[in-house]
Amino acid sequence: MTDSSDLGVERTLVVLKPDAVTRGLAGRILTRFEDANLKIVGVKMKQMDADFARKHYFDLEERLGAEVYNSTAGFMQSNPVMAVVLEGVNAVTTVRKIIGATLPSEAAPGTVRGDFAHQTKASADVSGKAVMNLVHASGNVEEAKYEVNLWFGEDEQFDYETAAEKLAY
Ligand SMILES: Nc1ncnc2c1ncn2[C@@H]1O[C@H](COP(=O)(O)OP(=O)(O)OP(=O)(O)O)[C@@H](O)[C@H]1O
Repeated sequence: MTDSSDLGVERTLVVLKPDAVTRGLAGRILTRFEDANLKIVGVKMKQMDADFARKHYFDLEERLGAEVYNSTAGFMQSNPVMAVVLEGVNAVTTVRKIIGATLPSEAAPGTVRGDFAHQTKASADVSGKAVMNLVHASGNVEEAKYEVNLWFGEDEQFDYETAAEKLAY
């Protein structure tokens, strides 16, 4: 019998950031993942606090400095976020391709950030220098394991067969 890990099935974390939630883009962004055959196996809304932001972005200050850390962590706490666990073949890489480059100015058309992450003066006033790029997604498989476990308990992740999987296997 084939184990799902043999097929390259992975789980990855996506967080729809405060700009995505407040702009009412959650549905349109999630549709992009569903259209790519990624299965939603966990979902929740959360108001992040400073402790949780530190756990989530545990290496950001070291990588990009205190200014980027503080603006990003502050922005992430400015409104609720929606966290989603997605499952699929090569899910980690696929999701990163779908969301596009970190900086909206560099994100290609057709990606979530390239299509929707336009900066506005009003949004900049709220969050200082935070890059309002709509989505966070795990950067690699190891990070995905850490982040999925940080955000979701075992009992908050679900195993089920999609209609497409029923037809395929
Ligand atoms: N040059 C920058 N200036 C300001 N903020 C930045 C910059 N680079 C990254 N950030 C902020 O830090 C976050 C994490 O940066 P990282 O390098 O991990 O990019 P990412 O993996 O594409 O983003 P995320 O972790 O949110 O998915 C970015 O989403 C952004 O909010």
